[in-house]
Amino acid sequence: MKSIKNKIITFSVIATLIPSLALGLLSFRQNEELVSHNVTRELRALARNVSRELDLWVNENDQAIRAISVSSLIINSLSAMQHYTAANDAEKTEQVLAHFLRSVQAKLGSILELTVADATGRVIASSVSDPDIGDLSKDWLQRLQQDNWLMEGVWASSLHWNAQYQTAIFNIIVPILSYDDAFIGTIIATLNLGAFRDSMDDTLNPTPGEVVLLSQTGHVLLSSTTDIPPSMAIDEAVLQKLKAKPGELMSFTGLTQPKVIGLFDVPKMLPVTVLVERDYNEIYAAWIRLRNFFLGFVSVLIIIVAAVALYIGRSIVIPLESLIGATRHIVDGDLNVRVDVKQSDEVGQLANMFNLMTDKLQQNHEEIMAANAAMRQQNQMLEALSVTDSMTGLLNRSKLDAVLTDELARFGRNKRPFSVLMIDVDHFKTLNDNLGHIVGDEILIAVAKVLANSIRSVDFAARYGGDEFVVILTETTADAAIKTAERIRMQVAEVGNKLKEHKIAITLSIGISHSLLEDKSPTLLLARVDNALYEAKKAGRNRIHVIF
Ligand SMILES: Nc1nc2c(ncn2[C@@H]2O[C@H](COP(=O)(O)OP(=O)(O)OP(=O)(O)O)[C@@H](O)[C@H]2O)c(=O)[nH]1
Repeated sequence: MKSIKNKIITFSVIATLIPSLALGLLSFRQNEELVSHNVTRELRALARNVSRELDLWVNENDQAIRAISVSSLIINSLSAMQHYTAANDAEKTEQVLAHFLRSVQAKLGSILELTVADATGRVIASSVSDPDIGDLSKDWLQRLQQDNWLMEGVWASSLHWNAQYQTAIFNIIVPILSYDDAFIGTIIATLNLGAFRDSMDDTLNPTPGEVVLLSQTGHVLLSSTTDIPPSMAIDEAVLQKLKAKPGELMSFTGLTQPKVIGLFDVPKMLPVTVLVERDYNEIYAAWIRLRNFFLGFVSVLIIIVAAVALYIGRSIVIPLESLIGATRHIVDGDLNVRVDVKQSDEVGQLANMFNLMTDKLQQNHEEIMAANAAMRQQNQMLEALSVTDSMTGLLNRSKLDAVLTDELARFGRNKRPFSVLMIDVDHFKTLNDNLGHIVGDEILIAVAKVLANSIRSVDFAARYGGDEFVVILTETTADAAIKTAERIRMQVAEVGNKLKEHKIAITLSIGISHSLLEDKSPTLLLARVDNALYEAKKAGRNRIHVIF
């Protein structure tokens, strides 16, 4: 999360996601409310229409039965039955009445049974042999009168599923009055609720949805689709919820579908409940399609935004990483580094400036390095000059003193003696005088060369002054030093022969001594060697003298 790139991507995605989702959710919410509102209105209207149609249908049938109840055949038969004494007469009248009822019932499609009972509730005649007059009890007449039923209204009762007819049935009971308005009996019509399906289908068409008539216990009595078996009942909890708020839309587990939305309505004429429902997924299919499209669109949008943010982030981060890497090189002392610039924005300008800065740094560095090298060279030269004799290239006198001091100190530590040779060119003044100073210089240079070539790398050769030289042979006794001195003397003798056309004799006198523990400074040692040289001169020159 520390990377700028990640920050840019996160910001871009959040900046896209929040407004998109907020707008999307708002829009979906509105759409959902709109859909719910429309569906509620539609289903409510449907449920009310079905209730109204059901009431009308019951009322029509009631009217039809009332019309039958005033037929003279029925009134006359019932009136006559009250006076018959002979069983034959009664039986005959009953047969005529039954025939009449069968004839009328056959003409009325909604009526399954037509039964006439006398004022005591005894069945006189029926269109069927075994009439189902429902739950009429002995006190039915009293109850009917209490309900003012004789004067007005439809008395429908005993709504239940009938296994014999394979349909839901109920009874409409209409009073039969004599010509002088005396109550003489009732006509009981058993109605087929299934006959209402046509009216229900007409109401439903073309409205999409499912209409179900439920009993008080929630069992299916009639449905607009044949898929629902009559034994099926709606869930008790759902039933209670729907009953509690008739006309209110709610979603629940449907009778045939896993999720439906629907509502209840209660008609006036029958103790049934009208349930209308629609498949939830069908209603919200368009909404779900739109939602899925939106989510897909937002996903694609986020991918595009993330890709663009990644590109922008990389265009910033990659040059920055190059700059960091290049800076690290500089920190490590490598100035030969460049940042590859391909863009002209601020980051590109920064990279350009970095390259310019690096160029400048490198240029300065090179100048400093060159100045350093020159200075070092000069210092080396100065150092060499300060310890070297300019003509012969051997160590000078002051350096000789320093070397002797060091060697004496080392000898004091390791007790391994070193030897010192003091060499002087014999009769050099004469050579100078005869051959001139330039040749004299050449002779001195040639002698120095012999000395330099005759010693080991650990030894030292110095010009002591004029035509005098000193050689220090480290960790060498005086005996061993004699050999080196002899070799030097011999080689210098040959130098004279080789010196151009002069062919002069150049001889050396050499004094030798080695270090002693009492030599606390170079002075004593040099004095001893000088004495040895003196002795060599005195003895006739061109020789070696050793003082132990
Ligand atoms: N050409 C030349 N001569 C020098 C230089 N330095 C000193 N001399 C001369 O070297 C001579 C040294 O002579 P001495 O050592 O005193 O005596 P000598 O002639 O060598 O005699 P002995 O040492 O006794 O054998 C002097 O004449 C100096 O002028 C130099 O750098 N170049």
